Amino acid sequence: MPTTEGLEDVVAAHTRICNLDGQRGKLTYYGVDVHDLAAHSSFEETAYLLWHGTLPTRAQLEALSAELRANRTLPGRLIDLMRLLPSSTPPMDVLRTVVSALSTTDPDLSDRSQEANLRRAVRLTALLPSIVASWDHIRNGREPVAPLEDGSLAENFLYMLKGERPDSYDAHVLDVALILHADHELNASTFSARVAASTLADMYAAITAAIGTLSGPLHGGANEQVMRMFQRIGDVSRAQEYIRGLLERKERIMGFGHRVYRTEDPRGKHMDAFAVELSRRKGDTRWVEMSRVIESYVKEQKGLHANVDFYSATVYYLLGIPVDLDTPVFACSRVVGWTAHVMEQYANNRLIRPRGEYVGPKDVPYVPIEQREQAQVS
Ligand SMILES: CC(=O)SCCNC(=O)CCNC(=O)[C@H](O)C(C)(C)COP(=O)(O)OP(=O)(O)OC[C@H]1O[C@@H](n2cnc3c(N)ncnc32)[C@H](O)[C@@H]1OP(=O)(O)O
Ligand SMILES: O=C([O-])CC(=O)C(=O)O
Repeated sequence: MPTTEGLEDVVAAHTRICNLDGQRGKLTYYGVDVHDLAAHSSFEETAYLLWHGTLPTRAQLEALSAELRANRTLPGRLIDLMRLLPSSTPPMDVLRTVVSALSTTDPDLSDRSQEANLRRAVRLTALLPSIVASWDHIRNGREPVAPLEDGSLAENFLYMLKGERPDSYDAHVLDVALILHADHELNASTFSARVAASTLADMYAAITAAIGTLSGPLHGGANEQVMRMFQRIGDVSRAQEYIRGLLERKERIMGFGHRVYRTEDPRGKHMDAFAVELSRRKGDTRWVEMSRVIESYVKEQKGLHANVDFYSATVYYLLGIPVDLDTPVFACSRVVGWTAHVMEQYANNRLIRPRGEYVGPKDVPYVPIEQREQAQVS
């Protein structure tokens, strides 16, 4: 049986949702180029596209936006649950735990129809930002901020996090960042969600699995690690030497490389442009200057391109988002893609169950425990 470590280039599902051309650096959602979505769409409109397969009419978009707004308030029991957690709990662990517990507040978990799953997708998408922002208050001993009754999901998240309405440019930047992170074919966390869904586990189970998978530093967790690396470097004058040390020790440079892209990550240029403009507006150009040095050095030494996580780290920092919320913010966007894939999996399901090629010992006799201990003494 041929074995492909890491399932590289293995096609594991047919999907209509997202197409990724790694050679040309092209990314589309239901055929619509992500560059066009970044330029013209909103996160709500993109969510509609990913869930329904077509761009909405004005009335459909307004109906979805209203439904998302109406679902922003966290059930009190889940706030109570968060208060029980140690304040040092990593935010991705909190998110995973609270999303798992959300199933206990689902009004009708036994309804597994497509319509009910779509309602769950809306509910999860509306609530993830509320969980992330509320946790930041709870862990700092403050009361969570109640959601806005109006405003986009991006605007509301920044409002709930900071307690004041964000600058419209900041809200726009986050909105586009959410569009760009919303789906990415069979990335590791989406694959996790589809594997869970293929057993006919419910949507909360699938999204909980996906959040756990996103948290790792080789996947979504890289954005937080990029900012930690920048902070450790501290000053642009030390950047090259620091990266040289990592490469000499054969350590991974966070925010570089990709399993599928052999060229630039198409999301990167948008995030980079936002990083530059935010740096100018906020008067803090340290991270962009450092990024330039690191990008060109890693490209020269290893031929590797930066991925989206490299740029989102600076953007989120300049938006005033605490560094350990970087990956949860990614989850607030990707939940749209995860739920779209879960629904696609349910609609045409077959259990996902690959094989492992056995390479362990064979024909090992069973030795009774007394004899094992004697063997160890002698
Ligand atoms: C949103 C996202 O999830 S984007 C990805 C976010 N993750 C990161 O930024 C973490 C850093 N990057 C990586 O670890 C990898 O590039 C991954 C995990 C993204 C992809 O890994 P793979 O497709 O398995 O690549 P693989 O591990 O085979 O690497 C191929 C070669 O490039 C090197 N390489 C790949 N990425 C990096 C990196 N970030 N730093 C240093 N070397 C790297 C490997 O050491 C290997 O070199 P070798 O052939 O000399 O041994
Ligand atoms: O596709 C991948 O493997 C990782 C990635 O860029 C994403 O999930 O956005």
